[in-house]
Amino acid sequence: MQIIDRLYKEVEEKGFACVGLDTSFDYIPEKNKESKSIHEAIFDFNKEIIDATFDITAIYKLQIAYYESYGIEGMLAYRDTLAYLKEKDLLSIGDIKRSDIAASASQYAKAHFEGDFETDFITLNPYMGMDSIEPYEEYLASGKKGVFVLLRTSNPGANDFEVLKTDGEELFFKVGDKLQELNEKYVGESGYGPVGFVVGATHTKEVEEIRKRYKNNFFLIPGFGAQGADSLNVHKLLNDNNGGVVNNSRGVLKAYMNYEDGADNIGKYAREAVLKTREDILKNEDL
Ligand SMILES: O=c1ccn([C@@H]2O[C@H](COP(=O)(O)O)[C@@H](O)[C@H]2O)c(=O)[nH]1
Repeated sequence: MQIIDRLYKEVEEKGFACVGLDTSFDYIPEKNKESKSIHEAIFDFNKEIIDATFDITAIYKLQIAYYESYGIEGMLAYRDTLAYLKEKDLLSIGDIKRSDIAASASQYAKAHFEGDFETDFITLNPYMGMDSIEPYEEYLASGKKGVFVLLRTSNPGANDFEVLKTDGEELFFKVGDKLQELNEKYVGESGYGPVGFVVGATHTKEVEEIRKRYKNNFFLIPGFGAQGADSLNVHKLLNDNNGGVVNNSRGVLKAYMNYEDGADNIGKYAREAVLKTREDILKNEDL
């Protein structure tokens, strides 16, 4: 089974939640840091979140900057969290947003699809062109790995470049069309291929057009929760609730902070936040 078909199946069985393990050291309660290294404290926190949510989460996304910023200790926590997910037969996205000339991109592919930092999917930035994406193709062709390429990002600055018109259309559509060609070479049983798109749910205008145009591309949808995206946009991007995964990072990791007994129940409140994310999006079914 191709990795994208496996993700599709996870979504069908567990729902579309993607829990973002963007674990800042500041999010961890003081008492959970006492007499622990940074590596241990971050890993233990992640483990608690994973253990409390794995049956309702399709995939986990680790934003690598949160780990790199703590140097070797942070990267040990990154490595161990990925290993823990693998041990539990859970899927992972390394949110690394890489982009470089082909020679260097090949090394990124090796670094994140093999060895200590191996993940099932990684995120890529396409704006250096197709030769910066091609080195990943051998992994996509194997059926074992997938990528999510930035298409329409959730940040306000997304409007600086992504929507600039070229030949009468927004630049991001040009990018999407090129990547769609690559994706179509490897479409699996689910009807989706291994080249997914990152589509932020914060932009209302184009969601329907994007979903309609890129039928075989699975979406990684950030922006719901702390960035305030509209749940109806998310619902439209999801394509009958199984054409993508919805990321929530801070909304899940920091959920415990809203409760007096939170520090003793990090997992419990993270789980409630995942269920609430799902509920908020599914309520659009009736509209
Ligand atoms: O367009 C994009 C692409 C990636 N992200 C990443 O998703 C999460 C969002 O975190 P929240 O705390 O749920 O806001 C984070 O890792 C970003 O780096 C994005 O937000 N938008």
